Amino acid sequence: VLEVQLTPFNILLRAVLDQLQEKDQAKIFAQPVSIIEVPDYFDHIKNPMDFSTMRKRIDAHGYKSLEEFEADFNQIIFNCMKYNAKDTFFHKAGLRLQDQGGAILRKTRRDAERIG
Ligand SMILES: CCOC(=O)c1ccc2c(c1)NC(=O)[C@@H](C)N2
Repeated sequence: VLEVQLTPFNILLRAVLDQLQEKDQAKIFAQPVSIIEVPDYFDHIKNPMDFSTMRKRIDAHGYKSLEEFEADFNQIIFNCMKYNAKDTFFHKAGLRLQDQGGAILRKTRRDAERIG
């Protein structure tokens, strides 16, 4: 059922989210971190975030601006860098996502500025 109203802004956010998720080949940012897999995760991380949660918020028209969308993306990165030690696969993946995702968001802001 096409419950989700397709506004231009939502279409833009979904397209940007798809681009960001392409940079997460290992899909370690795709779903909430599992408390079963990582029992102490929520002792350290008070504002969990992941791409599936962002997608749900897009569909619920929960983002009023690109800045709000970027804040959730930055939360994913912050959590990853905080919880995982520097020499881990996860921490390194977080750095790469920050770098590659940052470029995507900078281009998105430029395009949004130009289109108005
Ligand atoms: C199957 C085991 O999965 C995990 O332990 C695990 C799976 C995904 C994770 C994660 C841990 N830790 C994180 O900080 C974020 C980036 N993602």
